[in-house]
Amino acid sequence: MADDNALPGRALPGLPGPPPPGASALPPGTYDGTVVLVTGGGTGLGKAIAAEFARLGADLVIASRKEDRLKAARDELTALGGRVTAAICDIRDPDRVAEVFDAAGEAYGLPDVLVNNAAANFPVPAEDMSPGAWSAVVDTTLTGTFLMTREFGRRHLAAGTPGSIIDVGASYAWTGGPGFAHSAAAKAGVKSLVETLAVEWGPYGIQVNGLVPGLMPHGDMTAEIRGNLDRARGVHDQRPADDMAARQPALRVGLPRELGWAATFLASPYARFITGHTLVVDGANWQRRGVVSPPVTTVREQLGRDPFEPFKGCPRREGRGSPAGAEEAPADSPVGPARPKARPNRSAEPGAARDSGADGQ
Ligand SMILES: CCC/C=C/C(=O)SCCNC(=O)CCNC(=O)[C@H](O)C(C)(C)COP(=O)([O-])OP(=O)([O-])OC[C@H]1O[C@@H](n2cnc3c(N)ncnc32)[C@H](O)[C@@H]1OP(=O)([O-])[O-]
Ligand SMILES: NC(=O)C1=CN([C@@H]2O[C@H](COP(=O)(O)OP(=O)(O)OC[C@H]3O[C@@H](n4cnc5c(N)ncnc54)[C@H](OP(=O)(O)O)[C@@H]3O)[C@@H](O)[C@H]2O)C=CC1
Repeated sequence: MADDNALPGRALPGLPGPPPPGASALPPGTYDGTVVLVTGGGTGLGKAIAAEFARLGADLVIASRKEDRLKAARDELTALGGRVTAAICDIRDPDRVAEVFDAAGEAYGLPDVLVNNAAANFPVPAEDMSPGAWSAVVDTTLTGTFLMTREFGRRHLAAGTPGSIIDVGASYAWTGGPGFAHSAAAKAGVKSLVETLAVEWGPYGIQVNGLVPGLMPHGDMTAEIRGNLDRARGVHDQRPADDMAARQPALRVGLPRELGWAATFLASPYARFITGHTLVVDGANWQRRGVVSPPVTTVREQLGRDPFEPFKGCPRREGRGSPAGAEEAPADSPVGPARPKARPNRSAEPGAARDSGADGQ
């Protein structure tokens, strides 16, 4: 398969590069006779994960919405050795999810490994985010992951067979993700699912782990996500936009196969006592802190957006320090009419800043 990432050179060494494509830490044939279902396995990191399972003998089912990409990936992955089935599926649809497991069962048997890799994402300031935008990301990333997981768990519990689930996450599950409120909330939910279900299903022999990629550029990235990487220039410094490596403690980006190797380890017999864990493969980027902090810029500035305009029909409230308090809103406003003030504005009282949150230090 094409290795679409070159390791950029730097004066400092950074973390060493990985072994070449095709290498493996696991014995050949580790996944012989094993069925692995990868959502979003037709593109990017999902395809890279699927490739490492294929090299080790797995039969694959790759599932996503777009037939053309699935078919192209199926041909690439088949060339690595295993059998590959492409299943068209929107993971937000529980009926389609069940049908994919039926099809996998008919082709090869109940999948032994489920990799929940499919997700949706685009940067948008929270104040601009429509309910539809929120749902598109949360329903795919969190609910879709749950629906796939539930189907896998139900079938294994019914059959009395063990299994392994790997949920692909993101490090802003821990930190929050300015500009990605929907995705960060969804990935935090996915991390919680990992921790919950590892305990709930451990007694039945089902492992559940998380796997978090760092910056791993690839040729299938959406224009929105690719644009977000290119946008880095001019926000904090004037370094070339394509110098992504310089922004990583490793002084290099990750390669998709490095995620694939981690996935094949987590689902392997050598990781049988690892469950409820989320493994981060990001060269420590998410723990990055400096001696000095870069200047703060708003998400709007980073995305090059104009200042926020309040929604029509929802008048801006005066600040808490305003003697007039809240402005009267019309009765049909989404916020309703302003409530009469029951007591004096506390921010005008001496010492109010101590417990007023935003005004305090
Ligand atoms: C970088 C950090 C690490 C994480 C990386 C990753 O996760 S990488 C993985 C990244 N990979 C992927 O994401 C791959 C899959 N992603 C996709 O297929 C699309 O990005 C998708 C999620 C929009 C498709 O969902 P769908 O079929 O449901 O699409 P739909 O067209 O029906 O739109 C639904 C709603 O979203 C709204 N909306 C859309 N774009 C924007 C925007 N830029 N701004 C604001 N809003 C936007 C749109 O207006 C609509 O809302 P409305 O009008 O009803 O209120
Ligand atoms: N690339 C990176 O640097 C990072 C990636 N991640 C995570 O890694 C994973 C893979 O990302 P990456 O490979 O970069 O992204 P891609 O955009 O290449 O992959 C997303 C995949 O999800 C599939 N998908 C999207 N929506 C649905 C849906 N509703 N039902 C079924 N499949 C769907 C897409 O296929 P289709 O359009 O055919 O449905 C596509 O194959 C994601 O979980 C992402 O959040 C996390 C941190 C960083």
